[in-house]
Amino acid sequence: MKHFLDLKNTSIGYSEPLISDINTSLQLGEVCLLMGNNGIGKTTLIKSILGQNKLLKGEISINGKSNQKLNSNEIASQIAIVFSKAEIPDNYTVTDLISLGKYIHYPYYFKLNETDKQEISDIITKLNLSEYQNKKLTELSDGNLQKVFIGRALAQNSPFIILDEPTTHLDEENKLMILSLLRNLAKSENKLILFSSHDWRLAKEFSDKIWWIKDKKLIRGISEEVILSNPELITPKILDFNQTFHPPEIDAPKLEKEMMFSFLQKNFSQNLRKFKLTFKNDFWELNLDNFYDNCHSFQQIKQSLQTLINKGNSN
Ligand SMILES: Nc1ncnc2c1ncn2[C@@H]1O[C@H](COP(=O)(O)OP(=O)(O)OP(=O)(O)O)[C@@H](O)[C@H]1O
Repeated sequence: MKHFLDLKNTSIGYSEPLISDINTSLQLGEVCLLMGNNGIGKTTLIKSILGQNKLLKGEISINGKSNQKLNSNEIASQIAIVFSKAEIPDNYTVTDLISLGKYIHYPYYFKLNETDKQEISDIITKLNLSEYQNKKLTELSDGNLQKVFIGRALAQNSPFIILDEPTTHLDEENKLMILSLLRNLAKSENKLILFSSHDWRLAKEFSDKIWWIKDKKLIRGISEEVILSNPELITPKILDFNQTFHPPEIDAPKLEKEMMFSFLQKNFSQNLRKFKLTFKNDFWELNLDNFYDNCHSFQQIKQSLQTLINKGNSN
């Protein structure tokens, strides 16, 4: 089968590789979720696919042609890109910006024909932006602004769309709307969609495949298989933001464990390794040496832990 996007023995990065020896491919009609901790190289990988970054090794080809041999117009006819930190052009309305997606098809002059106008109007409707179509971009909420940038990518009509954290500024309802829209586009219009997100729980529902950057490697496969064979992807560690926090032993199903970890790291900065918390369905058992306490709420766990920590300090 012909692959639309092919990476062969590819290493990407700057003076040092961020990801080495990538061998993978994606086809039209697929949705792929790109995951990895902050600063691990997601944006760099996207820029390398776009031909904006020189490869350290190997090759990336798009529709059978090395991206190093494509000029920027040829790249734009194949790939539309939505960066989350895009600059907002002054004085542009929603319709103006979405119309810009058509610009790559008119290299010498820029006038929309009736078909283009209808297509742009359909995109505006599909994205629920009708009431804002004549508003300036500077007047929009972050969520709606994000939708407009996605609209511009849709207007570009390229077979491949890359989105760098497209749901970052969106509320749950809009996240679902955008991700369903992207998935429908992939399936009904045979587009390839690659998007990065930290929201694996929501995003995996919409992606066929996962690319996960870890230890300078790209781990990839069917979303559910990648998650099942790499449980650390969904363990609390990936949500770890409090560097000074050391979790207690938590014996609980995945979801409860994740919630407990999240609650504790927000509320404690100290080392809790000597404690153990066990989920017992109706309550949590808190244990330290020979001391046991049954806690019926997160608040109670917080108080009980705090009391034990204070006691420890005064001993
Ligand atoms: N032009 C550059 N020259 C050298 N190093 C760079 C350059 N741009 C980014 N880096 C470094 O490369 C690493 C990866 O950055 P990148 O933006 O690709 O990560 P990311 O996974 O997209 O992060 P985030 O999730 O925070 O957006 C970082 O350590 C960054 O400082």
